[in-house]
Formats: sequence, C-alpha cells, structure tokens
Amino acid sequence: MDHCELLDWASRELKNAFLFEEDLIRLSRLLMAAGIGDFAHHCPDREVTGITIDSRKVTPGNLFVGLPGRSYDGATFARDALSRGACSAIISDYHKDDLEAELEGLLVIERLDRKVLADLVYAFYGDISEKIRLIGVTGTNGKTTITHMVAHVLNVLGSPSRVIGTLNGELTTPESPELFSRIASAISDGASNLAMEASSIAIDQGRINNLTFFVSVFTNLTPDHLDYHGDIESYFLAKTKLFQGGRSRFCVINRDTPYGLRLLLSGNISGTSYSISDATDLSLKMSEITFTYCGRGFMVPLTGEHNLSNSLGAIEVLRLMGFGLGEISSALSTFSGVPGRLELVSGDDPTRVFVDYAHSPDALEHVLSSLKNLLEDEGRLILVFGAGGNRDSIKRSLMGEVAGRYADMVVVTNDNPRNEDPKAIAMAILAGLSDSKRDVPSVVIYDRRSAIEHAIMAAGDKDVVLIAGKGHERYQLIGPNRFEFIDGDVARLVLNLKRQELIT
Ligand SMILES: CC(=O)N[C@H]1[C@@H](OP(=O)(O)OP(=O)(O)OC[C@H]2O[C@@H](n3ccc(=O)[nH]c3=O)[C@H](O)[C@@H]2O)O[C@H](CO)[C@@H](O)[C@@H]1O[C@H](C)C(=O)N[C@@H](C)C(=O)N[C@H](CCC(=O)O)C(=O)O
Ligand SMILES: Nc1ncnc2c1ncn2[C@@H]1O[C@H](COP(=O)(O)OP(=O)(O)OP(=O)(O)O)[C@@H](O)[C@H]1O
Ligand SMILES: N[C@H](CCC[C@H](N)C(=O)O)C(=O)O
Repeated sequence: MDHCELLDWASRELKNAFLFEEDLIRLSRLLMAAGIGDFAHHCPDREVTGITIDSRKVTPGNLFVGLPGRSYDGATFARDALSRGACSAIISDYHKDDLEAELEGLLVIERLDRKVLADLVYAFYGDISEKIRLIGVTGTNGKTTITHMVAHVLNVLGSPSRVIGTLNGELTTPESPELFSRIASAISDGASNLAMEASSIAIDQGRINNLTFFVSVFTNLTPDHLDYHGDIESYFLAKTKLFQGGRSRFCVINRDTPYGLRLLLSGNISGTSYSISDATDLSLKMSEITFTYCGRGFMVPLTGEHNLSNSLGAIEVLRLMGFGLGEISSALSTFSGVPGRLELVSGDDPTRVFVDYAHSPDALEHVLSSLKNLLEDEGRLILVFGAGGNRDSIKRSLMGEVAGRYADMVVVTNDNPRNEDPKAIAMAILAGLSDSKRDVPSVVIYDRRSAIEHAIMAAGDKDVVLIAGKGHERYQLIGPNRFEFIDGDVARLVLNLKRQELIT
C-alpha cells in the first residue's frame, strides 16, 4: 500500500472510532494507520486517549509527539511526557542515544514532522470533515471577520455553527491535535458547520492536512509574515495549497486583488468570486454599510470599505451553501461585529476613538482611509500604533509610510515588543513615516498607556483617534513578561478623565 492508500485504509478501519463507535484506539493500530509501521513490540500496546505535542498538557494515556522546534527539540520532553502518564512518546532519532535504552514507551522514528503528526491525528479522529461542513478562510486580512460573519448568519438561520480562529485560541490556526479535537467537540455538540481561519503558516506546516473544506475563501495577499515565508511568492504559494488537490470542494475568491485574480485564473476548483465593484447604491457611514448586491438591499452594521469586501465574501460562501439572498441580508443586518475590529470604544463621547487590529501595512491603509473618508471638515485623524517584535520586520517601515500618508498626527508606541529592542522597532516605523513625504507631527511614547492618553488628550471633538495593532488582545508582551493590557479599557479610562477635567 502506498501512503495515500494506507491513510484511506486507516480512515475505513478506524472510521470515527473515537467519535462514535469504539471507546478507544490501541497504539499499534494508530501507528499502522498513520503509516509509521508496527512498532508495538517496542512498547506496551496501550490504549490512546488523545494526542499532544506539549508535554505540559499530557493527560494519562495521551500519545506525546516530540516535534523539533525553533527553541527546543520536543524530544527532550519525552521523559517528562511519559512521567505524566503518556502511553507513548514518539521522537525522531536525533536523541536516540540519550533516551532509548531507559524509557519504556519511547518510539524513535526516522522522520518526524507536522505532516507525520497530522497523519497520526487523522488516524485517531477519522475523517471528521465528513461529519461537519468546514468553511476555510485564508488571506492576509479579513479571515476573522468573514468566519464570524458566516457563523453568525448560519446560527441566525438555524444551522448551528462554530468558529476557530484568532479570537478563540493561542494560534490563529491551532496545531493539528488541538484543531481536530476542537472540530470533534463541535460535532459532538451538534454543530453542522465550522468556519475556521487557515493561516499560511498553518497550511505550510500541514496543520490542516487531512481535512476537506466544503468551501474555502481567499480574501487578499499583502506583505506580512515574510520573516516566515521569505518572500511574497512563497507566502502566496502556501495559501494556494488550500485550493488544491481535493482540499476544498468549492472556492470563493476576492478578485479585487492581483493574487486573487491569479488564483481564479489557475482554475483549480470550481466556485465563485466577488469584487466590491459588484455592489451598487453604496453608502459607507460611521457604523453602517448599505448596498445593493444581485438586486437585494443589504445593511451591515460595520465601518469601512474593507468590511464591504468581507461582507461580499461571506455572502458568496452562504450562497454556495444554499441560502437565499433575502435570508442572508436579514441575518447580516444583526451582525454585531468582531471585538477589536474598528470597534468604537468611546460610546457617546464627542471624541471618537476606535480600536483596530491592523498590524500589517494593507490593513492599516484600509482602516485609515476608511476613517479619513468619514472625518468631518477640519477633523484630524490621530493614530497610535507600533509593530510586534519577533515578527516580520519588513512591515514596520511600510506601516510607517502608510501612517504618514493618511494620519494627521502619529503617536508611535509599543505593540508587543517581545524580545526585541522597542527603540529599533520605533526607528523602523519613523523611517517609513519620513518616506511618506508629508510633514506629519509625530512623537514616540513607548509606554502604550501614556501614548493613548497623549492622543486622546490632544483630540478635539471633530477628531478621530485610531489605536491600531492589538485589537482584541488583552495583554502586552514586553521581554519575557506578559502584562494585562486592553486598548479599549485604557481609552475609556482616559476619556473619563478627560471629561472630568473638562467639567472641573
Ligand atoms: C513558527 C511557529 O509556528 N512556531 C510554533 C512552534 O514553536 P517552536 O517551533 O518555537 O516550538 P518550541 O518552543 O521550540 O518547542 C518545540 C516543541 O516542544 C514542545 N514543548 C516545549 C516545552 C515543554 O515544556 N514541553 C514541550 O513539549 C512544544 O509544544 C513544541 O511542540 O510550535 C509551537 C507549539 O505548537 C507554537 O506555539 C509556535 O507558534 C508560535 C507561538 C507562533 O507565534 N506562531 C505564529 C508565527 C503562527 O503560527 N502564526 C500563525 C499565523 C497568524 C496570522 O495569520 O496572523 C497562526 O496560525 O497563528
Ligand atoms: N478585507 C480586508 N482588507 C484589508 N484589510 C482588512 C480586511 N478586513 C480586515 N482588515 C484589517 O485587518 C485587521 C484584521 O482583520 P481580521 O481579524 O478580520 O483579519 P485576519 O485575517 O483574521 O487577521 P489575523 O490573521 O491577524 O488574525 C482589521 O482590524 C482591519 O484593520
Ligand atoms: N497573528 C499575528 C498577530 C500580530 C498582532 C500584533 N499585535 C503583534 O503582536 O505583532 C502574528 O502573530 O503575527
């Protein structure tokens, strides 16, 4: 049997054993099904209760897979995993000499990577994408918004749906053991659909291997994550894998972007496309987008042209799933938005303050241009932002340039500097700012709280303040420390202070 046949056999043999039929799966069957071979003679053929790649999360009976990583070789945690009750620990032969002789349950194989992991996970859970309609969304920006829109409409229309993405996990797309486990839980809970974000890094690493999506969306592709992918072409090629080889049955592609057009022309799978030029009677207000699409009126309670694009993407997914424009329109009109995406945090205060998750040049450009178009005469656009440390450094100056083109005042501050020098990050942003050739007043205030305070205190009633980069995040990462930090809460506090100062 070749590898694919073996996986098919695994699927038939173990079909839904975990979910619905059998109680537990034995290690030997799991290894055979994943194409690893019959290693059962090496260690006791115990029952497997789950799979994990993190020794700290091992519960009794789990299979620990010790992947090599950037900071550690997971193999070094095999002992830890077994001592916590793992039924077995699989590692690559790198650490064989240190560990093999002494540890019962240790399995050493030649090649161990996330693709092998995904096959183990598939062997354990079976073909779960047959039991739920998976909707995948990829693209630099818009994934969270579209997945939430689609799930909202489906839930309103009585088709229970879940979401997996940036808002509900450590990673945008979880590692395969967690991903499959969460999909399995959604199925057990009675969900019929699951809309999930498929990040390029996850696709590249094989975290979504062995899943079949009913429909997948491509939103856009602009510079981000180039530290990981190396160049934009490799970034694009990673995303295209979602649209190949039976991974998705249908596609929905944004044809407003050159990469979307390229994907569309490659014609790998059937489906549909969208463009903001398809919408007529368009009106973009501070908290409402209205338009006509395919002869039907829509009102979506969001801000900005990019959210028109996201709405069209969501509508096309829902149409492919068999829903009518009338019911989609009515359900979309009750969408309350996504936390931290152009979220108005100033309530009735005349100084309007928005928090947004723009952390790439294109996102920042869309958000700034949307707000700029909504400014009253003489109103200024005041921007507070930084850029994450230990992340793509190319985007920093590009974001600075965008800021300089649109904002009327810029406060450069810390995002999550992580282990980088905040000064170096700020300098890169300032370099971009000066490239913009507009003489925009700017200041660097590293402490994010003080930066927000400075911007809000400087804002007049006609001004709009945008606090960008951290959106829904509830923390700030500085060096090895994680502090509680919520942009919206800080803004509200400062607005209260400002109001009190004005009264007294
Ligand atoms: C580049 C990348 O994908 N990194 C991921 C990778 O980290 P790593 O290779 O550095 O792992 P490591 O820390 O060296 O550890 C190696 C192994 O030892 C294990 N370990 C470690 C310590 C221990 O005590 N016991 C133990 O078993 C770890 O679980 C890991 O499997 O494996 C870790 C375990 O799963 C991930 O948490 C980590 O994601 C980090 C946090 C990350 O920031 N990833 C980003 C770049 C990412 O994947 N982002 C995408 C895109 C987002 C977007 O589109 O905006 C996403 O999908 O989230
Ligand atoms: N269609 C779009 N085109 C360009 N920018 C967008 C679009 N949709 C959202 N944005 C911008 O990108 C930010 C993130 O939006 P969203 O969370 O929906 O995208 P995402 O792809 O999930 O991002 P991430 O991968 O970082 O989680 C928003 O706060 C907004 O600034
Ligand atoms: N998913 C993105 C989020 C970036 C958010 C920004 N606040 C930062 O910390 O850089 C990433 O991991 O690159």
